[in-house]
Amino acid sequence: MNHNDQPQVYHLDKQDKVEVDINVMPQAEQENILAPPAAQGFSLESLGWDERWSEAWTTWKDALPEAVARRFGNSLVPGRVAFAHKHLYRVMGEGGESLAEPSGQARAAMLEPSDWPCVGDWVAIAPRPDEGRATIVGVLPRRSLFARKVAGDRRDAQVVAANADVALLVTSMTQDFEPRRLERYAALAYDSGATPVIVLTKADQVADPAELATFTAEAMSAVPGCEVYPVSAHTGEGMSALQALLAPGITCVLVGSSGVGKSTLANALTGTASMETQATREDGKGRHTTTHRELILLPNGALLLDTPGMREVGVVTLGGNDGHGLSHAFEDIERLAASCRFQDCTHQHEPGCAILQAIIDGELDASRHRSYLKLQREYAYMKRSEDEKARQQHQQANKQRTKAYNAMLRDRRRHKPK
Ligand SMILES: Nc1nc2c(ncn2[C@@H]2O[C@H](COP(=O)(O)OP(=O)(O)OP(=O)(O)O)[C@@H](O)[C@H]2O)c(=O)[nH]1
Ligand SMILES: [Zn+2]
Repeated sequence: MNHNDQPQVYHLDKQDKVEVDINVMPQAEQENILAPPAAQGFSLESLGWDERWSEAWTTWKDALPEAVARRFGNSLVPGRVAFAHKHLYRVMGEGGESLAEPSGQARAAMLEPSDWPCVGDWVAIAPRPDEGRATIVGVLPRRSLFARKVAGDRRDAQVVAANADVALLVTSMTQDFEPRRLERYAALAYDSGATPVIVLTKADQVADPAELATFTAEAMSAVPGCEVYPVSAHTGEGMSALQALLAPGITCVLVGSSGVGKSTLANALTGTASMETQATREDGKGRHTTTHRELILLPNGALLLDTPGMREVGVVTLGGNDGHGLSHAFEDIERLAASCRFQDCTHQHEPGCAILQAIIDGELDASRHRSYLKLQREYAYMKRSEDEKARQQHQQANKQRTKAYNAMLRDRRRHKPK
């Protein structure tokens, strides 16, 4: 790659200096972010736009501060983030695809890491046609959000996928079949705001239809009310039913542990051609540059959000740690708990407890109950960590205020009229 082609810093205008240093990116990401954007436009509907987004857009625009409206108002168009690197984004929209960075004003308003755009977000962009780039002026309020814990002790989360409508909880019908893991993923999906749907993979490995029915029934009782789709990406069995669920404009994500067949399923959903486009390098060395998008338009009109972050274990959701998703995923247990005659029951050893009785009667699986208690403890731990973080931030802010106040007092004393 020609060194002169690598802009180190972009300038929006004199005030809005954007610090995106392409040179510090890994080579593959550099090539990806600099790969020529698609010239053809995308209809907003094909990217998942609907009436609700249209309303959200109007509301968002009406609330713009006057100065921002004056500066960008007429040029603003919606676009959807297909790839993110640091603070540089590939955004798809009616005008095609463009590289975009947030304006200085927009960045000033992004106080938390989760305020920054991420893949799947709908953003308002002001195109800069002469540069072939665009300025991100704001992010539309999200319908759903998946985030991931950042390595180390920090409790901050990194946003990995926004605005998924459906979370496909993937597990295989082999020895890895684990209903307890489905419960965890379902709680996570409910917290994110997406609707969970269970996909049981490798149906070709299950010879006996009765066995297949058992897997399906177990999955259904792990997440009551959740739809279950047994499929085989190898034989195509069950795939058309799953594809019918993924209607045009619906955005889905894949959640599941390693080896259950997520990549194989993603490939089956995308077909091979739409995943990547290849171009031969100009210098004739014949190396391939891959344009990689993490928002993939599926042949049947649905969209797949496929980001590396989604593939990591330990995905968390933001703002959902109030246990809402947990209650949703364990509705049956919560209902039993509500009918328990002891108000402060721990449902662990009290004789006459409704939950323990349901276990004795064989109505509730003991391991499902254990899993519920374990997740409850995890949620409580997360909540405490977040509260602690908020407390520290509050203390820090107080310290700064006191410092500023003292400085002001000193200043006054110095300038006191004698
Ligand atoms: N028999 C059979 N094997 C499958 C099917 N789908 C996936 N596999 C196999 O299962 C293994 C794991 O599949 P992957 O798609 O790589 O699984 P993954 O969930 O993406 O795993 P990670 O990339 O580690 O997260 C591979 O050997 C696949 O060939 C299927 O429908 N039938
Ligand atoms: Zn009880």
